[in-house]
Amino acid sequence: MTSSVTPTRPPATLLFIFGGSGDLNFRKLTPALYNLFLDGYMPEQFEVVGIGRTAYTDDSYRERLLEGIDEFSRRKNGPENQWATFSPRVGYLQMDGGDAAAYHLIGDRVKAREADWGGPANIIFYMSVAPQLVPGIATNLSQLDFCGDKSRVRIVVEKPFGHDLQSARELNALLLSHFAEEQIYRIDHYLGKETVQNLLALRFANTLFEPLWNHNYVEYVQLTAAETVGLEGRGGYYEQSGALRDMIQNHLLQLLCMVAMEPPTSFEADEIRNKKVDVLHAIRRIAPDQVDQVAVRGQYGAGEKDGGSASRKPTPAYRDEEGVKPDSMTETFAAVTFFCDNWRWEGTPFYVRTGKHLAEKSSVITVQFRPAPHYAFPGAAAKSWQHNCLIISIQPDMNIRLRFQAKRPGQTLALDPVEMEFNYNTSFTEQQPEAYETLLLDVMAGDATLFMRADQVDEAWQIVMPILDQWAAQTDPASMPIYEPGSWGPDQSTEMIEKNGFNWMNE
Ligand SMILES: NC(=O)C1=CN([C@@H]2O[C@H](COP(=O)(O)OP(=O)(O)OC[C@H]3O[C@@H](n4cnc5c(N)ncnc54)[C@H](OP(=O)(O)O)[C@@H]3O)[C@@H](O)[C@H]2O)C=CC1
Ligand SMILES: O=C1O[C@H](COP(=O)(O)O)[C@@H](O)[C@H](O)[C@H]1O
Repeated sequence: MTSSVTPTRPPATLLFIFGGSGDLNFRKLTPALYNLFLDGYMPEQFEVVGIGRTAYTDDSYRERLLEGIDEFSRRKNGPENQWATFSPRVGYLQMDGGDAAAYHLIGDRVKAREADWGGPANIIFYMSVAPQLVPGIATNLSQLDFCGDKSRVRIVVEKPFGHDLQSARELNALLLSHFAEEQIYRIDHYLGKETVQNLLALRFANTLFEPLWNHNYVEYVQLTAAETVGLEGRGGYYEQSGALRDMIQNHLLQLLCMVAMEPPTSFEADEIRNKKVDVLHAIRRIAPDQVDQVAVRGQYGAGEKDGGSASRKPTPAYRDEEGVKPDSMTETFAAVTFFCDNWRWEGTPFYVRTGKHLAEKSSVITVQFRPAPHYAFPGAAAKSWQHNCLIISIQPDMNIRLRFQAKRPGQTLALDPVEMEFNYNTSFTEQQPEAYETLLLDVMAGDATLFMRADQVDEAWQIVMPILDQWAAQTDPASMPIYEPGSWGPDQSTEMIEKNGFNWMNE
């Protein structure tokens, strides 16, 4: 998220991707870099070096990456064969990240490129590896003499950032013993999504909504990140994680911050991050004996899902998935009620939910306004006050809808809900960049606004820890609510919100 209207090209950059042979690089990182290149945003001088233990030559590595471009990139290798221009600037280093003696290969590569390019370059280390490898790699990197150079050396750390509060603190402490905070880019890819960044524009570039944006007018806020997919081959990781750690601790709490934060005075990275951390700080801590009142978990059972055609596909229960224990207590669905105890939001609940194998893929924020203080309309018309809301669709639909009531034409005072809609696809002709394009460009440009600072990660863990601890203590497999694949999660989720007189918005 550059603070200038037209981004300038970052300076010369050497990007090392630990985990170059892995899934994330194949599906997301290289396609993102390729699209930045096609859009003219890559530096004039750059090289991307994948690192892994798998044996690849530069050529066989490039061939493998091209498969990823053809399958996952928003722009493929077209008839002009643009890949042929991009790929010579991609290479591979076969090395084990745990082998300290091998790191001279990185030092040699940096020296060679800087000699070619005629001066110092940005050096970026992307940790696209399992989290347990990060401390060792960071420690080995710190022995390279240039690593302390705050002006041009950065380390990007993927999620999950720790497994719990303690491990996150340990990881932060270790990283901070080798790198300065401004060198560390903790990535949360939701923050790179166009529709998420647009929350700042919606709220702070308009006067329209701000007077209403508080507990006086907002009855509640709902944040949903529903997925239709299951584990996608990531059973080993997910079994240790679960929906609360995987989505709520990071992505959904970050979205909540964007909805609830105070107006920033500038778009400086620390100004935005200060305002966001204030929200996390104000979120009410959940007492252990309150967890069951405000948090619900669930796990998908066996069932059938609509495969997008008339046919329905059988799906195994979570406990029958590869890499999952048969009596697993890992939740694939979580819903939590948060309260933000500050002047703006006192008493307004924030209902947050996420899950795998749900009815729809849809990430949506709904801001529900309070009913009008007095209805002069006849009784039946007044019933539809709940239609007074702002619906912000993050993905796959990318739109904002303002729903309000209008008089039905004719000799009647009946009211019907109607919508005004802003839709990205019809309002703009520009293609939407993928989140990783925005975030990688920001790292190269040295803009940390959309990245998590250590204190944000820490606060977010503090918020979810009571729930995690309580759930960890409930070990009877029969106590886990099971939901049907293709549904909206367990009944307990509906009950959690209905007891306050509200409903989930499933659209
Ligand atoms: N995939 C995704 O969609 C997402 C992934 N992430 C995160 O990104 C990170 C990577 O995930 P993903 O790509 O899926 O994982 P993969 O298992 O596909 O890849 C892991 C990578 O780590 C490398 N690796 C493992 N051990 C070593 C070692 N000792 N030295 C050097 N490299 C090593 C592997 O290479 P080799 O075997 O060749 O050594 C491989 O390239 C994880 O932290 C994950 O949580 C985050 C969001 C989404
Ligand atoms: O970080 C993660 O996000 C994805 C969902 O990302 P999206 O951009 O498709 O909404 C989720 O599937 C995965 O489990 C999680 O680790």
